[in-house]
Amino acid sequence: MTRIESVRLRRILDSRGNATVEADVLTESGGFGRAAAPSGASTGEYEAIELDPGEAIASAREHAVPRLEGNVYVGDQRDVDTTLRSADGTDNFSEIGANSAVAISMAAAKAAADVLGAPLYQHLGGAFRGDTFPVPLGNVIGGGEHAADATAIQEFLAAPVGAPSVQDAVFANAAVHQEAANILDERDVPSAKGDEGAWAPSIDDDEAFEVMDEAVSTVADDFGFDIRFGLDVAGAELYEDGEYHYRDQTRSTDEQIEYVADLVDEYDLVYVEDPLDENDYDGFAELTDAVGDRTLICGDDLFVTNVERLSDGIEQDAGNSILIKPNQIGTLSDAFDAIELAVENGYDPVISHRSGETEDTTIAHLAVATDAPFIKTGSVGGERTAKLNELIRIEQNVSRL
Ligand SMILES: C=C(OP(=O)(O)O)C(=O)O
Ligand SMILES: [Mg+2]
Repeated sequence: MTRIESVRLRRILDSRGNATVEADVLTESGGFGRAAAPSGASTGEYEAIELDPGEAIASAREHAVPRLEGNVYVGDQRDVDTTLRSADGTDNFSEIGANSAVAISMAAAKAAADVLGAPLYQHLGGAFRGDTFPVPLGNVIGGGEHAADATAIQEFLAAPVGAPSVQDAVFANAAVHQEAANILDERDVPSAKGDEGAWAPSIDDDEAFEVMDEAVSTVADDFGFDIRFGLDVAGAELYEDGEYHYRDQTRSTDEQIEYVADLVDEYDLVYVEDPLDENDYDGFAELTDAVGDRTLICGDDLFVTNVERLSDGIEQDAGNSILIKPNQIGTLSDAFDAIELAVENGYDPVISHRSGETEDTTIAHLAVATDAPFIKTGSVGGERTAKLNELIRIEQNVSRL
């Protein structure tokens, strides 16, 4: 085992043109790891705190870096992450910032993998990890907080569940994205792209469902395997004063549950994320009871990758799936704990990017390491394809990752 020799932090650009934190971890034996924090726009109320990157870096340099350098063994991820937590001293990383914490945590894991001469997924998953690969959920049409004047529902996600390989699945999602553009063009609907590279046309959700349904079935016929689709409703962003606000109408909680349940059946949806507000465990439980036998009801803002919030959900049978975003909780160890608790209780973990991203590929490795059934990381755009192409390389077992 080798100790951390130095931790270097800097501001770099993310995909929205904002600053974010990048960390380099060097070990005493010459190992090296680099990672960067992503950043959300439709952030959950209960997420760990992202500080201004300059402040996060200054605070981590003062409080965390001196405790890590020369003291902590890089392969001992729990110790790295416990040290980050105790250096921070708060429950939610409000002192050093979850952005500094997650960048250092992921960079340390990469440095440990480098020392071992193993790919990151192998280091994180161990020698006896399974050999399944995640189905990529590809964002095709979207709006909400990710694009102005577009759909109310935040994400319409292609899900190539029948793809024989990750590579086929990744190409299928890109084809659905292209086909959706063709259909919008035929309908004379102009469209630019939102934060995650999805089309962000000024259409209502009903029309987006029509476009998705057609695009998915055309590409499924072309590719010769089953492609379905799903949603991230981002319900907390629609919820205000006890009602869900869509473009031209509002829905009460009961109406929202009925609406989503009907959509699951009408479009055979394979996945529905955050169908309700982030405080509505009861609503999640009711919807899961109604349709959880035929689709995933996933908590993102509801659970925020947090074992305590997930435990509450498990007790109440709220949802049957959890979105895993390491920066929502601040360290890889915490993300692993959430995945483990989920799997033990029959909840499917879905590893996810953020709307603000970098070229960092850690989540592709995390998904493979933990045998996650799904990964949500866009369908086009350099910061998204960085992860998707890394999945293809991992699947092909290439020698240098
Ligand atoms: C990826 C998402 O968006 P953001 O990063 O803006 O929270 C999401 O809500 O699942
Ligand atoms: Mg979400």
